[in-house]
Amino acid sequence: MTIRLTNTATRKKEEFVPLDPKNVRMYVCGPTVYDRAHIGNARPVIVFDVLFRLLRHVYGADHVTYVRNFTDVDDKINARAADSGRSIGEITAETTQWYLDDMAAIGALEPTHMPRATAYIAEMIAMIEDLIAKGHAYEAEGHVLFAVDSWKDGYGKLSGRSVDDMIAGARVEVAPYKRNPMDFVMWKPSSDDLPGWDSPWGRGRPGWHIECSAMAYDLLGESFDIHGGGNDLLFPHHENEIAQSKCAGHGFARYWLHNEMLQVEGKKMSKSLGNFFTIRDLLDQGVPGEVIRFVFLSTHYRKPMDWTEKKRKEAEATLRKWRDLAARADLLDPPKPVPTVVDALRDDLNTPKALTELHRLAAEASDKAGPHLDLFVVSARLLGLLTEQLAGWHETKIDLSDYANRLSQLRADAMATKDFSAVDAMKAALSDAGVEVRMSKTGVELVPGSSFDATKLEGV
Ligand SMILES: Nc1ncnc2c1ncn2[C@@H]1O[C@H](COP(=O)(O)OP(=O)(O)OP(=O)(O)O)[C@@H](O)[C@H]1O
Ligand SMILES: [Zn+2]
Repeated sequence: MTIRLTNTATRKKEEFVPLDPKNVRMYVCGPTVYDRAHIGNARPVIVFDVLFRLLRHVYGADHVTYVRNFTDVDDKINARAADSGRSIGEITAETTQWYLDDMAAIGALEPTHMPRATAYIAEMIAMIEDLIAKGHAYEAEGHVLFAVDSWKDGYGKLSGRSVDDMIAGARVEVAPYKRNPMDFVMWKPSSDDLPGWDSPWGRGRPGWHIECSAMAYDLLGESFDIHGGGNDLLFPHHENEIAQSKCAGHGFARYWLHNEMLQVEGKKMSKSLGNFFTIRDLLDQGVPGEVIRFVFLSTHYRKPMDWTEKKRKEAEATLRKWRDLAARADLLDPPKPVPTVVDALRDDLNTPKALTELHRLAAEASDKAGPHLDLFVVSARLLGLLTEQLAGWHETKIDLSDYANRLSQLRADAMATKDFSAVDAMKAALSDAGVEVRMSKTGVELVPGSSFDATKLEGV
């Protein structure tokens, strides 16, 4: 069963052939832990979670190794500590736990390994020493820099830029100790008030890029299958990871996958731009994690997307129906997911198509029940939907009894006065909020429909 993936390195959709089908290996760049994860950060987590699930389905759950790191040493973390008066350790421990909780709430499986950069300093130092020995790096004023001129043929290939173009386009102020303005830092000196480790170049701390090269090497070996992350990391982060690892003699990653950005008014949502809201904000507002997940799956990972209230509502209405349906499945002898859903995912993770298939399966299951129900649920679970981990949220029924009582009373009054205008007005307002009004001799029944919108009930 072949999987096809769009490989940024070749700019083509290619057949995925793992180095070792008994151990398929994937590395994804994780968060820098100094703040809550915003909903943009959920996108790579969900995309690569679906890929992880698909790989486990195809190669077997025990034959896939997925590594996602925590960057817990970074100048943004130092700045946050200085601003807040709290210790770096407190901030990174707290935000790491927040991240784990939030990603569990949107139904992501835990990766096989979640290394923290600060636990791999010795490995980073060893790799930097090796790069110096091989002539790809040099020390200058307590810094160690990667020399891009030492690898002119390879540098810039992933992102499709030449070193000369990069220099022309660079707007950053160039440190005087750099031989080439594009040379990047692998190690830098730390003053006493900053985190630092002893090294051959004095007390210092690593640059961001060497972290991923060293952790991927240690946990996945010289060569591995897939490297993922958002396309904001393509340059310089991934370009620099490649330069370091390849020049150290490693084969490094063979397939590069990049998710497009979640945007706000055409700009990337990001912590540093401050134009974000967090996964926790949404969860606290009562948006279920499963709904967040569904919204992301409805856009292909290679397309930019916005988060909209409309998408949120539609996803919630669909999932309420699907959850009701799934509750009737017995799953005593679970079947395999249906081929059309697997095929959609095998084709470069076409999650929107997989959802269309699930809509069709849901319709079939509600008509025919029986084995169709099990097939529907098992197929949805391949996308991390309708799982036990995310169960429960839809059971909170919407209590409309106060409205029903009031409408009954209005009707009783109207019977006496023969003026039904108040009854009609309330009925119209309820139906505007997506509530179906069923009135009979015995009473009033209010049923929230798929377009139900609680905010519209406020004035009723
Ligand atoms: N708006 C976004 N849409 C999709 N993915 C994103 C978005 N912002 C960040 N990511 C991805 O989230 C992961 C973690 O990134 P990171 O912690 O650097 O977040 P960030 O918001 O970009 O932070 P900062 O602004 O501090 O760089 C990376 O894989 C990155 O590509
Ligand atoms: Zn990385």
